[in-house]
Amino acid sequence: MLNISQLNQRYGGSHILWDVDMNIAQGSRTCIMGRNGVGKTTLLKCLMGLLPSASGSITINDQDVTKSSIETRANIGVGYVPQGRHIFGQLTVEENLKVSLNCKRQKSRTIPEEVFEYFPVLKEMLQRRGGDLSGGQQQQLAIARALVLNPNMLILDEPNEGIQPNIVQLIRDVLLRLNKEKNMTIVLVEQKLPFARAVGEEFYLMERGKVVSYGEMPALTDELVKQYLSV
Ligand SMILES: Nc1ncnc2c1ncn2[C@@H]1O[C@H](COP(=O)(O)OP(=O)(O)OP(=O)(O)O)[C@@H](O)[C@H]1O
Repeated sequence: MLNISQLNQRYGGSHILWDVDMNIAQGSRTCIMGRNGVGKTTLLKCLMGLLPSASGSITINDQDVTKSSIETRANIGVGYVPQGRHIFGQLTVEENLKVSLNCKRQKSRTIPEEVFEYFPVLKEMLQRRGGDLSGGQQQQLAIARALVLNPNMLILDEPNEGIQPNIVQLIRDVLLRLNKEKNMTIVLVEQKLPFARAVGEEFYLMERGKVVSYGEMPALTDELVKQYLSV
């Protein structure tokens, strides 16, 4: 479903991503891991078309999207939950959710009810301003906003940063449900090992902009953790 081939990215003179190759199958759950600053967010931004790639290619469902806009990627079913949530603080919860509905992929202009089945608290808070929600509520809103378009792949950048444990559990359960009930592909950048192990079936480990190891989650040994994840 998602194929990244020999992807390179530079910020000005700094070479950030080096020949990154990844193959992510439809319906799989993949966790991209690595210490701070290794290039995980940069990779997701390239995937979403928020940053141009210097070379290499990205294909989604056999369609080359390397040079496509974020709108094109959203229209072919890629949902994105950015690091730091990026909720519109002045807009209500309902307005935040409706922002996505302008996308062509969504024919209806109403928020699908199932979004509230995953995150019931949002239904009670429809008229609250995004900026007045707690961090955990904002994170639910950020995920819900991506789900409004009924994506077949959901890309999340550290959804648990600064979130209380019961919401972390809720997010874990929702991701597993989306994968099971809708065969949604989950691509997750995550630093916390227990969460990564609970959600990911496969992992990619990055170090200094390169993929240094990948495989099925049980192959993520203590040795690899020590070498590439421990601080
Ligand atoms: N806008 C930018 N301009 C220049 N360099 C940048 C920019 N954004 C990130 N970098 C650099 O690119 C490298 C990779 O950053 P990136 O945010 O992708 O890493 P990360 O693995 O996601 O880290 P974190 O877990 O802290 O988010 C870092 O060295 C960072 O300093």
